[in-house]
Parts: sequence; structure tokens; C-alpha cells
Amino acid sequence: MKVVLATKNKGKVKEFNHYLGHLGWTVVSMDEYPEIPEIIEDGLTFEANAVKKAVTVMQATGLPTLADDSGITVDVLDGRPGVYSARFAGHNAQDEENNQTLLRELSDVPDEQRTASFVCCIAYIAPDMDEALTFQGECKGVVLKAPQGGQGFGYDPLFFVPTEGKTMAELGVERKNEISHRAMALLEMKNFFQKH
Ligand SMILES: O=P(O)(O)OP(=O)(O)OP(=O)(O)OC[C@H]1O[C@@H](n2cnc3c(O)ncnc32)[C@H](O)[C@@H]1O
Ligand SMILES: [Mg+2]
Repeated sequence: MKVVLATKNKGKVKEFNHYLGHLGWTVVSMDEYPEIPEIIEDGLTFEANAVKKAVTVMQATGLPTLADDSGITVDVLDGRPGVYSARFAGHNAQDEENNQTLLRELSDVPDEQRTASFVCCIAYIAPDMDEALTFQGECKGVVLKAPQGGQGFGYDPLFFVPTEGKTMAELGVERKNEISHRAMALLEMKNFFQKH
């Protein structure tokens, strides 16, 4: 299977390539389609944004397309930043700035109240389909008070996974792709395609 991966996030590209490579899928990067304009992620849910990204890129390329919308939901912040995770510190914010914003918002919050989840929705659509398929995944963790680890991307250095005894940034792509929110959504997708 040949698919376009509708993301500009290099960390996601690495994880998808690693996972889909094992499945024997051929992945075409968005770099090959510089003419596709920026997609405004104005959905109120991960699903709405993932579908919007997948549909836009499928229509522009005429190829089967996968998109991912994801983020961190922090319990004590009533689920924020959620779908706004990429823009927590403002439009076009860097990972480092978003992480600083998260640490600041949680500066007075004790350890036992720093629980959070990483959430991922993957959308798949091909030209012959009426609507996108979507697959969800979630991974529970705790937001640390300082970053730990140098792998991964985004909020990974702050996201401690109790069952692993490590942050996501300490796991490496192989292990992250077995336990992360993205891995869970990819597993759902893999199971679907094995049955259909
Ligand atoms: O929209 P695309 O082009 O795919 O790339 P993006 O980085 O803007 O991706 P999103 O809109 O889905 O925003 C996701 C946000 O959540 C963060 N995030 C998502 N998955 C993550 C992961 O596995 N580890 C750490 N942070 C993650 C990521 O850093 C962004 O700030
Ligand atoms: Mg985005």
C-alpha cells in the first residue's frame, strides 16, 4: 500500500515511517507536495482536525492519505491544552515554549494531581471513499516538574509513563511505538486493515 502522510511534524514522520515500514507500506512525504497550502486546524476535536488534514491532502494529491491529530490532555487543567497542544504557547510555538507553558501552568500542582493523557486520532481516506476512517489511541502518564530525556518530540520530555518508569523522551522510537497513544491508534488501524 502506498500512502501520503499528511503531517509537517518530523517526529510523527519518524514514528509513522518506523511503524508502517514494518507493515510493508510505502510512505510518501508531504515534502513532495510543497504546493499544498497550510491547513487551518480549526476543529474542536482531534477527530475533526485529523479528518480535515487527511481529506485536504487526499484531494490535492489523489492518493490514499493518512493524517494524525494529537495532543496532551491534563486532568487538573480540565483537559487542556487538548486540541490546542501545538499552540499552547501561541501560534507557531516551538516545543520548548509549549513545555515551558505547561510547567508554568502546573507550577503549584502537587505530584499526585499531575496526571495526563496523550491522545491521538489517525484519519485515513482514499479517493474512492465517501468519508474518512478514524482510529483513536490514548496513553496515560504524569507531567514531571522538569524535562527528562532527549528522544521523541513535543511534550515527551515532560511525560512520565509510570508503567515504563521513564519519560516518553527516554524510551526511543522502538519502544514508544509499542506503548504510545500513536502506537495504539496505529494498532487499531492495522487490525482494521487486516480484517478488510
Ligand atoms: O499537524 P501536523 O502537521 O501533523 O503537526 P503538528 O505538530 O502541528 O501536530 P498536531 O497539530 O497534531 O499537534 C500535536 C501537538 O501535540 C504534541 N504531541 C503529539 N504527539 C506527541 C507525542 O507523541 N509526544 C509528544 N508530544 C506530542 C505535539 O508536539 C504538538 O504540540
Ligand atoms: Mg498541526
